Amino acid sequence: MHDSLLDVCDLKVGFRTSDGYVEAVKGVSLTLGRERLAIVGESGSGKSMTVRSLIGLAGHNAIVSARHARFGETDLLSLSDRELSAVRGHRIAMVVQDPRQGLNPVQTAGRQVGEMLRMHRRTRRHDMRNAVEMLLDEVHIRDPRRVFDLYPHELSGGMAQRVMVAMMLAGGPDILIADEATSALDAVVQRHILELIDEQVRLRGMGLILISHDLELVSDFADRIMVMYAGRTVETFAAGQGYGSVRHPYTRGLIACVPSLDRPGQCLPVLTRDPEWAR
Ligand SMILES: Nc1ncnc2c1ncn2[C@@H]1O[C@H](COP(=O)(O)OP(=O)(O)OP(=O)(O)O)[C@@H](O)[C@H]1O
Repeated sequence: MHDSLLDVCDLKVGFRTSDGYVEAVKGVSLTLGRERLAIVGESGSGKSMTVRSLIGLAGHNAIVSARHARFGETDLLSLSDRELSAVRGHRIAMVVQDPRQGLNPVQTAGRQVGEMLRMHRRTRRHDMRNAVEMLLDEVHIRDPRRVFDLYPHELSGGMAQRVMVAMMLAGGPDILIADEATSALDAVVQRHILELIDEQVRLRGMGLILISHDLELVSDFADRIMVMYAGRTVETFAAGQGYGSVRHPYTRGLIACVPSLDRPGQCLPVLTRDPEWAR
């Protein structure tokens, strides 16, 4: 915690659109050490833009500002495109929702992981196959030798996401961002991928930002939970200590909507909103 990786203050992200200016992130502050921070909130609340804007992935029409956005000693918002691209993957890596979108359909899984290793670790060509197979083994892919030669369409969703995680780990990043990294997978595979990410984050001492709309799922894999609503942080609280300390009515509403096995047949409430929360 004391070893601060990210320190962001008053981050704003807006877009110039044909309908005028849209403010998607309205002054968010956050810090991240070598710990696991989950950002939860409904669709459009600004979760992705909060992190994407920090690594230059907010889009060409985005206007990003902050009082400061420090990654260690580096001011992320003052970096050139080239410098940001060096930070991405190598220092801050992101696993996205649909692994097959992130993978090149005409290259084998092994070659793609190998490319990342070569780019970030300068692995020699003849050591490549071994290094890739070791990395595939680390993400618990059974039979890495066989999987090395498979194309993305030959991988299951869960396997493809493991390959993506391997690619993102190849650069030895300090921070891993998982942006709805398991939403496209079924419930059992979701957990397995989150367990894998969790294991690697602990083993490698990385910081993790876990973005999700599923409060219940991420609570098991986070140290702190930050709740966003309409572009703002409404509340940040420690995970794993129950929800007793939660104050904001939106967060309380989210918690009330989580189904419980102890109360079968229980009618879940509809999440109510107050226009005041967005001001
Ligand atoms: N390029 C863009 N131009 C205009 N508006 C955008 C652009 N990209 C994102 N937005 C808007 O910014 C807001 C925040 O988007 P963001 O992707 O951060 O939401 P999110 O909380 O991550 O939602 P989801 O869970 O659906 O991904 C949304 O209202 C979205 O429509």
